[in-house]
Amino acid sequence: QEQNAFQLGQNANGNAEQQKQQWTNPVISDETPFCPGCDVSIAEINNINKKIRKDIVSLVNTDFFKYFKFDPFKKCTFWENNDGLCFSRSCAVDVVEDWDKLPEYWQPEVLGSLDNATSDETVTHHTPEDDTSFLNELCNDDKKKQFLEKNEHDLNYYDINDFLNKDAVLVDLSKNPERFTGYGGQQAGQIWKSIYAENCFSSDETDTCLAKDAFYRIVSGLHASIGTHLSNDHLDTTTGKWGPDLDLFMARVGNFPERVSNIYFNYAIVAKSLWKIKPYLKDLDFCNDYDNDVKQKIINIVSQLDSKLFDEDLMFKDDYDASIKDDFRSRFKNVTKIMDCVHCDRCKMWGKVQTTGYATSLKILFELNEADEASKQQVVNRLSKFELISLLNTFNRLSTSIQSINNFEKLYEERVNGQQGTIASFFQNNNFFRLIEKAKDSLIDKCKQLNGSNDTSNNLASDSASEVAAEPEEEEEEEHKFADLKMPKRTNKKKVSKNTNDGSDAVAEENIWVRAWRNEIHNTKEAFRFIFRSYVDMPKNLGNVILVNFNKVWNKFVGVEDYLSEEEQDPSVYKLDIKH
Ligand SMILES: Cc1cc2nc3c(=O)[nH]c(=O)nc-3n(C[C@H](O)[C@H](O)[C@H](O)COP(=O)(O)OP(=O)(O)OC[C@H]3O[C@@H](n4cnc5c(N)ncnc54)[C@H](O)[C@@H]3O)c2cc1C
Repeated sequence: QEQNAFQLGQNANGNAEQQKQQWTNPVISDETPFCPGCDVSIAEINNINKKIRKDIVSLVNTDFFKYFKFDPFKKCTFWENNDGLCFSRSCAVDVVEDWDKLPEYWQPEVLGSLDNATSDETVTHHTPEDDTSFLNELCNDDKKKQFLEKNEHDLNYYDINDFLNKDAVLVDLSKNPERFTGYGGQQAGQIWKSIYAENCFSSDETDTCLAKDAFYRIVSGLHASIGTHLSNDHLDTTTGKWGPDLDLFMARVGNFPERVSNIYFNYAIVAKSLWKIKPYLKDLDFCNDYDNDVKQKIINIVSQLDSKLFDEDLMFKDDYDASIKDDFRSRFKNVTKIMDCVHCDRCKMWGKVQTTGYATSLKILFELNEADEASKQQVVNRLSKFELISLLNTFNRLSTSIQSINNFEKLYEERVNGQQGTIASFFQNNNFFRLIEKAKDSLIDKCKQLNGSNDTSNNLASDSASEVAAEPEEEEEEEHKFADLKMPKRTNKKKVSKNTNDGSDAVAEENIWVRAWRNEIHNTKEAFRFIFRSYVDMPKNLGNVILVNFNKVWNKFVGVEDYLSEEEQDPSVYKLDIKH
């Protein structure tokens, strides 16, 4: 299902205008953007992220940006009987096997609860009138009026009532990091299922496909980003320490390159929305005392961003598209509301922050009237504090995800290079890091062929593939395993033919044979390693098989239903029943 949804774009209607074709059916070449509508490579985004990292981290720790208000008690309106917290062990069995033996402070309900939520009566129970008072205590500016004024036509992609509720509590985001909580199982699955089910646009027109594809990518990118955080800040229940868990990351995210690329897609759209409001930021008031400091950080961040990150103009162009946009808006609003059904408080809080952040990005991208400067300024001035807080915190979440992915890449390489044991058998062949590696190898090989053996050692030996500056020389037909990956441009170097009497491509020929030989040796080694590993693992695997079968027999004997099914144990099986 996930694959189908991911490939939606590939099946675009052939009659669509060329630009939209590009959006949905990217040409496979080194110029291929990693996501539709983006004109940046993964390496470029990594680079941008390194530059803004310090400022974004420091920004979300300022008093203005670290507080958030949400209502943990808001009723779930999507299904009945949503009462109760995820105390059931079935919510956690997929991650930790025996929770009962763990100390109380490791239980999911404790890990998933909020620390330091300022839930005392005096501070948190606001009436709609003093809704923003807690931030007004920090800052003199009063956005309350603007916030409460509703447009005739509601342009919001989230429900503004979320922030007006009297039961809303004030939370310090910096004290409640998004991390592993043990929340999972059926309840979390049901939430994700309903979120993906919102992606049900009625028509199959190409324009609808664009919206559908973008919607899917945003949700999947959010899902993958959460998966990255919980793997990066994961509890090792044997040592009691928090830290990155490579195996978990690979099982949830890394084995699925499209999930990783969806995180980059989300980064591109949120970054583009920030870039878009750059000219109007100077008129935003944050707080008299530290207004300048906060503004300076924001300006440092947006000055590293670029308009080519994402081209929002490809979506929702004409009147027909306007109705799709309305549909898109109300469906996304539902996603923000589904967060009320999440049982784990901390997950719900970060879910609200991020869905509101995306909602704000979408409003900026799709609701500014390009032709009217004054109205653009007005929309930006009318952004509520919660929208700004969510927007910047969501950007920080994505920035953190990308940094974690870069760190996981190092851990992956260490593992593959045998410094920390053998590679886990469930690491898929076409996992994200493998594809990046292959793309780099293919770039190095191509450069070697282009530059000839003499140049190669000088130019490439000290350079990593991703750093090779390059200009496109000519369209090259090549089978890319990962079509969504855009590699850096190649330098405009002429092909150097070998200086032989016959002027043939003997060097290139030789390289091909040498490479083929090296590949064969490598594959043979891998095969032997695999066989050896199978023998080493055999006693353990046999033990497991015996245990599982014994378990089944025992369950039958004591009259418990046989609940273990091999199918369910496959972590890569996509179980959501998404209706397109
Ligand atoms: C709003 C929300 C916030 C959460 N926050 C946290 C948190 O902060 N900390 C925490 O520990 N847990 C959190 N969770 C739980 C977490 O997301 C998982 O649901 C849980 O860890 C169980 O994971 P799983 O592997 O069983 O599958 P799930 O992640 O529940 O996924 C269900 C199905 O979706 C498919 N899928 C998974 N990822 C993607 C993707 N990126 N794109 C497309 N399809 C995908 C999988 O094939 C899987 O079968 C949150 C859940 C929700 C709904």
